[in-house]
Amino acid sequence: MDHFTYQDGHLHAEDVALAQLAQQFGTPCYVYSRATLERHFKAFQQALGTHPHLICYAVKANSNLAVLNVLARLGAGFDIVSRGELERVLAAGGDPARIVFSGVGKQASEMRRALEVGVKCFNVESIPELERLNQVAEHMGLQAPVSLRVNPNVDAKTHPYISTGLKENKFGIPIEEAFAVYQQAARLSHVQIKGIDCHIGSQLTQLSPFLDALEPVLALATRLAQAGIHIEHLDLGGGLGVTYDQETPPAPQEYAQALLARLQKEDLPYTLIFEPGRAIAANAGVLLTQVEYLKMGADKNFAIVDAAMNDLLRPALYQAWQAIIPVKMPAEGTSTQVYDIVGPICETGDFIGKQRALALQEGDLLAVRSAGAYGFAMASNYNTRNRAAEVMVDGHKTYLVRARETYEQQMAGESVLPE
Ligand SMILES: Cc1ncc(COP(=O)(O)O)c(C=O)c1O
Ligand SMILES: N[C@@H](CCCC[NH3+])C(=O)O
Repeated sequence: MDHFTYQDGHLHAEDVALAQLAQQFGTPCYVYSRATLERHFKAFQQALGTHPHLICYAVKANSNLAVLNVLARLGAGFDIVSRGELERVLAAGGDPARIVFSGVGKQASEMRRALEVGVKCFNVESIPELERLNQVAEHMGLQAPVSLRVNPNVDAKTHPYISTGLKENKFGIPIEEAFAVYQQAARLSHVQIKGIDCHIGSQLTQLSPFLDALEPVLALATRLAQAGIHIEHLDLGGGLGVTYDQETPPAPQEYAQALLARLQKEDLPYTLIFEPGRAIAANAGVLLTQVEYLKMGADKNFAIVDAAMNDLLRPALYQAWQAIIPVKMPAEGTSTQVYDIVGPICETGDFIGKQRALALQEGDLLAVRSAGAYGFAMASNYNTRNRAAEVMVDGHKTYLVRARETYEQQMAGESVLPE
């Protein structure tokens, strides 16, 4: 069930009219549905049933404290890639023992903090990182739990910028070298091998790349066991796509079942870790924006709205398509025009959508759908624009979970040169 629906021609998030939220909090404004976040998270949990598992929500998709808190209350784990994400998870009540720490560039200070709070596992992406982690742990008199992130050289069949499991990508340790690196890890005094990690990309719409990547991972686990190196968990990363336009990726149930079935075929007991970001957050949020001007031309019509690429970068960065729908359904028979929906930023790449047929007037509100993941999280202050407000809807209740930034906040910490 979708929680963003029209009721009497007015778009709602759960029981709250989006027009009311726009009036209350201004635009642009991100609106999230708690019920949708919960439903998506539970879909992963239920799909894995009684098989030992941990769903580590990828914080990078949407790191708003309220979003993290909603998931933490359901017992979520978290996949983090920075000290900042770690502090957010802790501030939101997340359990450090359910955190996995990914990323190719972990600094020693980040490792120290993660060891201090006791994260579940470091997903290590290179030999130098492994050595540094061992040193940091040694200084602290601790053992660092690790998985090696392997790169299986599998084509995720997604946008090249978000494909991560190919040889030419910066991520992970090439699968052919992984066994030797595990042997090296096993000799280190202050790391403890816990698992194997693999993440091949984002917005995957087919199952086959996931299954293709699983095979070499399983083969590696078997080979390691034969060499006396025992693996507790397989972290298969995130990457399950969502429906933005036409393509419909498998549901979490189908995805998890396929991977689980492969393990069950050989009675493999490994705990499964997933790191979904987009599949949980994307369709739990919309970006509300208002039409400032309609600029009609001989070649093109532009609807200039108050949201821009600094608020939602995906269209500019990946030519991503996201649905743009009216907050108030136009009366039947109203004629539509084709518009490019663009923001106020001084870049030709500043668009939210192209060639959209809409019936618009100045002042109308629009909702950009599927904006809950990689929306606010990728927002910037480009053109000195304040970052948008974020609101969480829960049934008929609304919470301002991040106020619109102010210019004072933007300039805080900056200074002019002394006399
Ligand atoms: C290591 C890692 N885990 C999890 C994710 C989350 O990906 P997604 O939002 O596609 O589920 C990403 C991003 O692609 C990632 O790099
Ligand atoms: N930011 C990307 C996804 C990046 C995935 C992170 N590894 C997007 O919006 O689609």
